[in-house]
Amino acid sequence: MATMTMSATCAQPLAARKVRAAKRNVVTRAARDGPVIIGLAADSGCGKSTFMRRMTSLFGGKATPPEGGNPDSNTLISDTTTVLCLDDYHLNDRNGRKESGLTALNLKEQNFDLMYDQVKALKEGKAVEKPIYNHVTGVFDPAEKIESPDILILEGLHPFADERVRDMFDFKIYLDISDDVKFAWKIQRDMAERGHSLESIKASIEARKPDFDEFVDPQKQYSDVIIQVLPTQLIPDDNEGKILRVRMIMKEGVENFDAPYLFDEGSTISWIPCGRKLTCSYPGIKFFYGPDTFFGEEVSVLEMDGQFDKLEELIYVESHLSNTSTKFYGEITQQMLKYQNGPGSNNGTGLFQTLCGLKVRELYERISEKEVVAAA
Ligand SMILES: Nc1ncnc2c1ncn2[C@@H]1O[C@H](COP(=O)(O)OP(=O)(O)OP(=O)(O)O)[C@@H](O)[C@H]1O
Ligand SMILES: O=C(CO)[C@H](O)[C@H](O)COP(=O)(O)O
Repeated sequence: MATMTMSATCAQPLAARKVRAAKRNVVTRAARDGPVIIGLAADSGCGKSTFMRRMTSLFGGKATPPEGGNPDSNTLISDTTTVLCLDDYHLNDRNGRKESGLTALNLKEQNFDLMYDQVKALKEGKAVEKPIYNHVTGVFDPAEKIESPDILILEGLHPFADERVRDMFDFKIYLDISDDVKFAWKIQRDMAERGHSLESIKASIEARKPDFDEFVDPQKQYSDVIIQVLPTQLIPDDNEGKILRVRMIMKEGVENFDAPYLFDEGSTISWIPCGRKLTCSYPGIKFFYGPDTFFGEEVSVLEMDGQFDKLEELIYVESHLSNTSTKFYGEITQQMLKYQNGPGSNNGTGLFQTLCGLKVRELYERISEKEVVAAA
């Protein structure tokens, strides 16, 4: 049976809600030249590539490595988007890091000066010769030429660690995978696809953790949206990591970003939609929406725990979401169906990554005053 609880007044006093409405930050000045710059921070193996595929597909065309270039390039280019992997700005190669005794997560191992110079040049519409860190060989390959695109996406370990680079972003996203889930995903990938042993995977996660906590995790505080992936709360003491609780934490007052909401903006909503319109097998699906604080700042949170049995029924949930920046009824469902074989398509990771992609598309349209034609 579908259930919903809603509390509007206790969640947000009217005055606060009025301030929120007045804060809708639509940029009205003339279209800006140069690319719109988006950042995605996450640990490696946490679904950045999957996220990027979902996002770039919303701009049409296929994102592929530079034509005729190095097959081991980490760059993905489509008609409007260029995705740069920040591993290309490592200071040392694999041997160099052995000598320094530092991991690639350590800020000392990232060449932030070069990263800043090149992002600044791209922002000014200039092309750059960017290094390529080759993950197959562990050394730097000859540089590749990157032209200034319409939309520049920087993904990697440290997009927001350096203040100079951080200030150049139009929108900052942090993909926050909890340790338990990271472990489950890594086991799935590295054991099945790369033949690593359980012990070696455990050891590599443990070895990375202190540096991850010190150098990568703090970037959450600078992000406009954080997608947090946690174990489900629907199954007591679940340790399989298959059913996920995913939270989209959205900062208030971000320029050109109106946070999506469920049913009623500013209210606190708990919704179990498993009724006639949504098929739910055990353990079901639960949504939550409401205000909160994150690193001392006002945020709103959209949450989904559980997974869809029939993805096409997502349309029912979609019709209760607002401020989604879709261009036609059912666009979220259509996007999710398009990538239904990709990881996370039946749960909140796919849903919120798709939602994030739509918000980025709208942000780009507002800043550039160009229109993106949606794939019908
Ligand atoms: N939403 C998801 N749900 C379940 N598993 C996922 C999800 N996203 C990613 N994974 C798992 O994590 C693995 C890594 O995903 P992906 O290649 O997108 O990550 P990445 O951050 O780009 O990795 P790397 O930095 O190592 O290139 C996938 O093979 C998949 O097993
Ligand atoms: O964290 C990483 C990527 O985000 C890698 O560990 C880092 O880039 C070093 O790569 P490799 O292990 O191939 O030398």
